[in-house]
Amino acid sequence: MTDTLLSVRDFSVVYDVDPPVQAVRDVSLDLKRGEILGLAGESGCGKTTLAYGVQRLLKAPAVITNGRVVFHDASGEDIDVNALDADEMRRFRWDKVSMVFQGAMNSLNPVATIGAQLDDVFEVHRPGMSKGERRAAVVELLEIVKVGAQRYRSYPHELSGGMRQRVMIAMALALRPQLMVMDEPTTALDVLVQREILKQISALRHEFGFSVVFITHDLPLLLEISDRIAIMRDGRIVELATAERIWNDPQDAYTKTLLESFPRLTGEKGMVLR
Ligand SMILES: Nc1ncnc2c1ncn2[C@@H]1O[C@H](COP(=O)(O)OP(=O)(O)OP(=O)(O)O)[C@@H](O)[C@H]1O
Repeated sequence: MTDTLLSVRDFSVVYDVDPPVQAVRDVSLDLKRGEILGLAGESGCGKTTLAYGVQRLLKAPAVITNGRVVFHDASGEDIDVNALDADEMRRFRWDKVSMVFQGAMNSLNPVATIGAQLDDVFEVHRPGMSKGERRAAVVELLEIVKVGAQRYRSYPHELSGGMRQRVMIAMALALRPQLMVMDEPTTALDVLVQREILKQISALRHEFGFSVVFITHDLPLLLEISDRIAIMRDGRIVELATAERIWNDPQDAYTKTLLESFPRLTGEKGMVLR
């Protein structure tokens, strides 16, 4: 098994509008197994387009104009993501990769209990599981994300925003994916809740060994949670290095500008999460 989970080569995406928008330009990167890779950059630099594009989650007018994405499965198989047909793609998205969207906690069904909604994931994607096995798996998930099994019969409105977002993380974790893509997963939450959840994501990836692509414009937050950070500007990755290196010795002028735009409250990088 290689220590690379996902290889992206010369990946480009254009929004075919008038005039066309070149949202991602010739991006190449290797995501390592078990790492948290932060994707940072100003609004509109192409973070979301890149992260969705490598999973082929983009819809028209987005067009992938160039590039190759290979997923190095834990089984040893190399999966050429661009070559998957619609059925294979659906399975790939649930089994291998999962996504936590910005504001995902508001996408829970308001009239179903969270237990039932988690149960649904197994019912659809693991048809071989019995009712009892599904229930046990849901209880386990609720414990893992620290929502607690006693919330099994709660409705979304009975939970805080942070708890609901934990339920979404449980859902993303359900089928034990090898990659989790998180797009501003904690932006809507207050800082303390946000930190708690981030700490937990970091612990879970150690426990379960999945990799995380974490998208946010909040660079200080990325410095704390990420192993490596890719800085994007105008569709390109201008710098990709360890969080320590980005903080202590940024190479690119734009990275420096981006760092300077955040106040250094302590003068030191607070590595509280690792
Ligand atoms: N459906 C679309 N049609 C046309 N242009 C689009 C579309 N979606 C995104 N874009 C453009 O593509 C570029 C990259 O957008 P993208 O959303 O990937 O950036 P981002 O870095 O994720 O920004 P944000 O942090 O605001 O989500 C931007 O110039 C944006 O305006």
